[in-house]
Amino acid sequence: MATKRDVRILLVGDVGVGKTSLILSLVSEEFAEDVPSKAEEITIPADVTPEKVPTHIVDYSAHDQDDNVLEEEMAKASVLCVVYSVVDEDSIQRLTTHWLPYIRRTLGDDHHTPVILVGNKVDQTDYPTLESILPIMNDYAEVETCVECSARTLKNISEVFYYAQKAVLHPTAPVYNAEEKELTPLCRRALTRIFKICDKDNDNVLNDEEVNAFQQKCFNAPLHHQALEDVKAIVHKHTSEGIINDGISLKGFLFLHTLFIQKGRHETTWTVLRKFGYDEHLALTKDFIAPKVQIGTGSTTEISHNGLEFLTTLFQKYDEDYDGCLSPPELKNLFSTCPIMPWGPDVNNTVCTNPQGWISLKGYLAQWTLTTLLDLPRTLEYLAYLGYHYDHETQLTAIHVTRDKKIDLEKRQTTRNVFRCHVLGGKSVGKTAFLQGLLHRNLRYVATLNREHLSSFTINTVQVYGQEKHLMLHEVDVGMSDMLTPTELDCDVACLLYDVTNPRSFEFCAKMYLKLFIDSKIPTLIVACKAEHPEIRQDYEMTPAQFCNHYKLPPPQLFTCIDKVNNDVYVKLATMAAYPNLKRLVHMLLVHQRPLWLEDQLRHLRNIFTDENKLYIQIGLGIAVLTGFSFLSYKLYRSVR
Ligand SMILES: Nc1nc2c(ncn2[C@@H]2O[C@H](COP(=O)(O)OP(=O)(O)OP(=O)(O)O)[C@@H](O)[C@H]2O)c(=O)[nH]1
Ligand SMILES: [Ca+2]
Ligand SMILES: [Ca+2]
Repeated sequence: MATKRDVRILLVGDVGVGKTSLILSLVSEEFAEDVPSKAEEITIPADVTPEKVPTHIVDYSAHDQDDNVLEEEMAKASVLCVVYSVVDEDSIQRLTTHWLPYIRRTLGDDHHTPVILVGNKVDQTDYPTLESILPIMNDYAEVETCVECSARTLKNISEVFYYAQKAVLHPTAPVYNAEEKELTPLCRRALTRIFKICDKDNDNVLNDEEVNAFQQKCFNAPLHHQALEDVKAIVHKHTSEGIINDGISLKGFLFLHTLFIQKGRHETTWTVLRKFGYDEHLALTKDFIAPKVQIGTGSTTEISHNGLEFLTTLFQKYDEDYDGCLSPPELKNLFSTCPIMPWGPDVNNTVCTNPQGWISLKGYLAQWTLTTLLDLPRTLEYLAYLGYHYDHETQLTAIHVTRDKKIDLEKRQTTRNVFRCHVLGGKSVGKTAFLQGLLHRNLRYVATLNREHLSSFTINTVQVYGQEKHLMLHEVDVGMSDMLTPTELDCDVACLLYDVTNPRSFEFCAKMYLKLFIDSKIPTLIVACKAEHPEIRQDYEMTPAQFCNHYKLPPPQLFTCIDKVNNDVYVKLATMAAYPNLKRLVHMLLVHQRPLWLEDQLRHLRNIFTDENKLYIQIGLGIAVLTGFSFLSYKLYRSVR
């Protein structure tokens, strides 16, 4: 079948009804007495057709072609004109006794190829004949329209081909139920989504400014003031509550489109639908919801400034009581332009919420950050549903693809804002509590949560040297004997948990470190959970402190979340993720005297890295240099060499 960018019109019908004459009259604008049995295929270039699409007109003649060829042509056509002669009763009969059933048999009962009934030779009668044809339209839904014409007088000739084009480009069936005289449910849904996107201030009416923005978007021109007033007057006259506060309500908007279609102006509605991404079946096109994007290995995806702005505005639009959180109805409303509600109850335990458990702006943006990192196609798809295109060409501008992490490592600095941390640990060591701690939730609060609504991810912002970064924790379910694939292992920092009250729990950390991380470049932190209890001896050949010292890991971090959760461990993880390869730099720096003005930074570092372990403080120094004073580190680096 021809694509919608290419209309292919096939004329069929009984012998002698005037198919070839019709085509030749259109092309030469005059009637020829002598025509060949079959016209050659004609292509009309896009710029001379009313709808600006290349159009092919194909003739058929039983003299030259058998049924097989005809059926192949039918399958290729985007619209079929069944021609009859208004003065030949037989040819009218044959519409229902032969042609329409034959088309169904050939194309399948539920085919989408529109059919137009063309009554030729009206010059030979003084009576309108359409009456006998109209009932056929009711019996055959695929019949888009009927038109009477004459190849001899050229009456309605261009209309025949215009309607045929229109039937392909602006079909009625998907948008309008002619029997019920109302919009189809799909069309209502699509227009409702469009209305919501255009209703920028979310007051359920389109004010003049909103209407004009909509006009500009769909038709590249605003509506003149008087025209707009006229439209509103029509809506007001025909629908109660079509106009509210001098603006067009959803009801009024739907009425307007019904009116357009009833007046044969389908193209108005279709233009609107197409601008908002719909295809001929009223589904959003693939290009629209899934634009192609290349992500190289080592790169990650984050939300760009444009994306953040869009998502924030959207949040504010639906935060109707301005409390900075989305209540369940507000959240539902925000996603009402999407086919399904994408966020389940687990999201409320993945990101920050208010004490009621409602998602805050910060939590909302964090959830988008998480989706963009883990499942970019989903972010792109939802941006499309949510109307990102209304103000932007493509949702790709909402996304930032980071450079390859390898380059970050080489240059020893990163512009990334989102880091992923794998959290591993044996059974019951406190992984969930550790994940929830990132959301500043203590154990008492976590105990109140429905376990089925917990998530194996949490994400929140963390300050890394004055810069806000997102840290995402992922509880990786891995048994002692499991191996992780390189993709599963892919993270910026690893966190191994043990339980100070369980003597067998450190062994898991040690084994996991030796198996998965020792040869990787992934910085690793060991965390001692439940640290409000005294630490008991671990059944392992080395104590955790010895182990860390031996493998040049930062010493075990004490962590407790029984009451107030201390954020330090998360800051540390994010810092290690952002500056993974400091060890080498550090040693070089230490040979030199520190300039005084680094002292502040250092004090800050010591506060975070409170442990005695020298190496780690050394790493900290490296970080300070890297973040604020990279030119200095360069000089020192030179002088060391
Ligand atoms: N009066 C009148 N005669 C027409 C009109 N259109 C075609 N004819 C005549 O009808 C006859 C058949 O016309 P064609 O164009 O060959 O018909 P066709 O449908 O192509 O026929 P086949 O190729 O045999 O299937 C010719 O004598 C035409 O001159 C018309 O609009 N009015
Ligand atoms: Ca012919
Ligand atoms: Ca509004």
